[in-house]
Amino acid sequence: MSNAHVTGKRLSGKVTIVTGASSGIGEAIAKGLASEGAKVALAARRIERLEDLKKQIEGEGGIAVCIQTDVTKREEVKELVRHTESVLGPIDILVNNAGVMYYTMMKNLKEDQWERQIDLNCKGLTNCIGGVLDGMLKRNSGHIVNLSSDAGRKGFPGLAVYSGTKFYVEGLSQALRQEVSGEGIRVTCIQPGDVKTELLSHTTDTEAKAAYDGSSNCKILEPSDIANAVIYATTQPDYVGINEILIEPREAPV
Ligand SMILES: NC(=O)C1=CN([C@@H]2O[C@H](COP(=O)(O)OP(=O)(O)OC[C@H]3O[C@@H](n4cnc5c(N)ncnc54)[C@H](OP(=O)(O)O)[C@@H]3O)[C@@H](O)[C@H]2O)C=CC1
Ligand SMILES: CC(=O)[C@H](N)C(=O)O
Repeated sequence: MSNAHVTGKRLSGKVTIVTGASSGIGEAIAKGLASEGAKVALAARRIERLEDLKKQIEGEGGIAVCIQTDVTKREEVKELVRHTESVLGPIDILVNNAGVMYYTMMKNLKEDQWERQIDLNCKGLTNCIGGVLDGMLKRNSGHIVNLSSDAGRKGFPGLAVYSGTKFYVEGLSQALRQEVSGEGIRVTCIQPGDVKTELLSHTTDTEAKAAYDGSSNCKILEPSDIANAVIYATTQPDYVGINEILIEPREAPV
């Protein structure tokens, strides 16, 4: 008899890593998965925020551990996986959520910001897949959920490098999905439009933001809307693969 049958929770006992769990979408996903019974490893750099979230999850009867991790550092990702497995068990679900976005015009040459987006959104996400893939293949089971963006389907002006990083997420996910679909592993891309989080707060290129950020023009998404999409993808029967979910403010379609 499965744990889900006993508890009535759809992800009961599933071991999950959520990167970027210290704010915004990652925090909401971690809470959402925990409320469905998943045991959640919370990863990010700001450990105090992770500790607060762990307390909230435990206060509602859930199970969580905090593991301070910079996902751009391969050794720290290996430790994240090792620690999660030793405390919670083999990893069933990886939510690759950590990411950063800067509005910048290419002509303004914000090279450090280009590099940071590539390091985190591309290399960090790849490091995390590298950390869990071998175990998932050995167990013939697993689900990798990648936070892409509507900017992974269309290049947005003012977000050229960011859009490029999210096209990378899409390309990697499409190829990986075909490599592992016969091995019991699912790969899902979540493609949100504007969501109310701290993501915009990192931008310093005021020219690009003034020209292209339209997030104040309509009611944008809440982090919980994205958490609901992740729960939907991860609670389907084993033979179902939810490959992509494009989720946007109704008034701002791509
Ligand atoms: N908000 C939006 O409109 C949209 C967001 N997305 C995507 O959703 C994801 C989450 O973004 P969102 O919640 O909005 O933004 P936030 O800025 O609120 O969250 C970003 C998270 O990434 C973490 N992070 C940053 N650097 C690192 C690092 N080196 N190692 C580990 N974690 C890191 C941060 O934690 P810490 O600083 O503690 O390390 C934080 O928890 C991103 O991938 C983003 O591209 C996609 C479409 C729309
Ligand atoms: C194109 C976008 O700004 C998108 N909402 C994102 O933040 O990824």
